Amino acid sequence: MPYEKRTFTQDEIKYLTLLSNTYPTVQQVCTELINLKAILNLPKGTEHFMSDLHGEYAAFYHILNNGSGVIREKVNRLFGEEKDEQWRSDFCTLIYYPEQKLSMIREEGKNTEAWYEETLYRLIDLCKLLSSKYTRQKVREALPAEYSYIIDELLHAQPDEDDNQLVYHRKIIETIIGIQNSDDFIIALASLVKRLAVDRLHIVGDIFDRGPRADSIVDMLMQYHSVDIEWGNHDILWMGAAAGSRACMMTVVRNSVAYHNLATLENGYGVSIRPLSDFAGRAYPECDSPHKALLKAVSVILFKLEGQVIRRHPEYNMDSRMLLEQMDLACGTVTIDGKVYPLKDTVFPTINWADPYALSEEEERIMHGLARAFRGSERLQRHTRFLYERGSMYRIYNQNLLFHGCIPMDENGDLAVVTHQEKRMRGKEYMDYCDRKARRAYLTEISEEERQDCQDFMWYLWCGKESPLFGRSKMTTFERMLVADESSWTEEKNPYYRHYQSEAACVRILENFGLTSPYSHIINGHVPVRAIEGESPVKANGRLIVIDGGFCKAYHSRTGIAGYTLIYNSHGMRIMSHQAFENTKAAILENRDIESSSEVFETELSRVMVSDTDHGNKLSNRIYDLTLLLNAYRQGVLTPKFSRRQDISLRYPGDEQDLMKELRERSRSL
Ligand SMILES: O=P(O)(O)OC[C@H]1O[C@](O)(COP(=O)(O)O)[C@@H](O)[C@@H]1O
Ligand SMILES: [Mn+2]
Repeated sequence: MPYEKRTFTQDEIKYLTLLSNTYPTVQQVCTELINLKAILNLPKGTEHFMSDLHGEYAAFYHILNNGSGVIREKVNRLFGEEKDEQWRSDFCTLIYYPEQKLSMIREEGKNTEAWYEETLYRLIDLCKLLSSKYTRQKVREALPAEYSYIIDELLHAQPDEDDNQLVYHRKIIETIIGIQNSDDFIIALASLVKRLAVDRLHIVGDIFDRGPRADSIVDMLMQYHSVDIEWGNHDILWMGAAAGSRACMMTVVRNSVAYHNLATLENGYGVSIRPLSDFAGRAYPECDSPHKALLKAVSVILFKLEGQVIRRHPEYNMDSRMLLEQMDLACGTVTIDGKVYPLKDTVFPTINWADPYALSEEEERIMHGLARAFRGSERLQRHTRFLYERGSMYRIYNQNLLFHGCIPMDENGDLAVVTHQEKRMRGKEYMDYCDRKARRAYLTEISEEERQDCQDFMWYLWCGKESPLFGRSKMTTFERMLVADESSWTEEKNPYYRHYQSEAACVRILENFGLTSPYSHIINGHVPVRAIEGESPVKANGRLIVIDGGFCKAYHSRTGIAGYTLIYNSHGMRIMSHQAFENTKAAILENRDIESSSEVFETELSRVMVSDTDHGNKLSNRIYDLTLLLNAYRQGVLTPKFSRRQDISLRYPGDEQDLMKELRERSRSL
């Protein structure tokens, strides 16, 4: 025990000496110990999990603004009896979109002093409620610097005999209104509300593709106060493209063309596909629209590039996906896995049948230009660095295991053994391997050969047979485009997606990742939950949650909802299912919120405290170290510096504000 008389090892003394630089006095050690122990006894912060955003930036922006529906819940709880629905909706919209709502209120002439006063008081009430589970220090750090002192004062009223505090607070509010600073102050409070509502955001993959502006989502995430990302197959695809993989680049282009969504690529990242569309028009005059020609040109180049990757990597075991050589144009058929299907299109003028996977001269020139554009896009590269920095193949956070797709399993529900580069791997070991390879793909200081290999692997992670991000036997893009018989389109899901219904299988995965707590969960996205057919996102007796609810508009009809947020706070876990978002304009002008309904599926027996979290673990370690340091000071093993009481006027030579604050605090503690 640290407090007992004990001997210290040389290593301990070395470490404690370093630590004593930060805590040189006994008082400093004690203060920090008191702080840390207090933090451990606060309820854990709220985590939000979302996945499969697929470029739906307006809906995502709204969900960030409304805290996945939690802000409205709090507003209803706080003011439900006192205020009518109209007031509460106006108030919520003001929090979600303060600048816009304020300008509406000004235009409508509703910006009276009484309105400001009421609004400011109510916002402070809400902030008080939301901040109650955080330390004062943490709340202070969340405040915009220019208002930090005032908001801090307003949030921490202490009752006293003569209502001094009340008067003092009223004075502050009066002054804010009097000097016409209230708009800025409201904006600051609104951002504080949003920040306090979510302590940590987890994005469980697939930010990119399909929807309009994934780049705007990345911008928002880059500004967000606390976020991690578990890469989805679509994210890894864009990262692979940014890293230089030609197959990834062409897939990115193909997805953008197929979804009529060139804005992200062209406007967002400055990658022009003009040379491609010019070429497509010339190469495929038989197509009856420029779009069809473009899609065809892109697809043919893609199938060639994919063939090149597969040829370089027999170990990918994907030879059966080399379909260009399986086409028999004279008969108008293609042979896929031994079965012959009629082709919808037999005109392929750019394919050289001696080597169907070689790019034509013109295709090569276009590819070269594209590669330069991807590499040279400053914004894409900045976003990619962010995805690397905050992202990973999987994450363990507060005893939960987060990943986008699957952990490959075999038919029996055991972790599948996967062989790459003569390494046999399963579960966590395989995920770590994929993570390392993905990171190396973006390094510049590796050999040309290794870079090619790692970049190819990025493409493999997108659609490979045993990719944990993809989790399907094959990606049938070729079939979906060129074969009418839909039986050929089937993509068989990895056995994981059957076994994840079983608690025992989930426990096996969790244990493989070192998670043995009965409160550990797997959280994944990737496969849209068909809520419309009664499918539940919660599987395996609550051990696994699939949170792909279909933010992507194109999937709404399949899922019946428009996205999920999983919320894990000190009371337990619940799922919010969100209804479709109209648009930002309606949200501001008509207070149209996303309607969200909540389903609690796990209630903790006792409240989860910071001490139960990963962060709490770190704090406990710190507490142990500091207790040891205190002991070393008290036993004379190390010599503390003496703390001297300082004269106030010496400490605060010029700043009267701070002096007043200090005096006030002292008189309060007397
Ligand atoms: O729905 P679309 O755009 O036709 O795309 C289908 C393709 O997308 C995929 O579903 C992959 O995307 P997800 O990761 O979003 O599932 C492929 O399996 C499939 O071939
Ligand atoms: Mn996916």
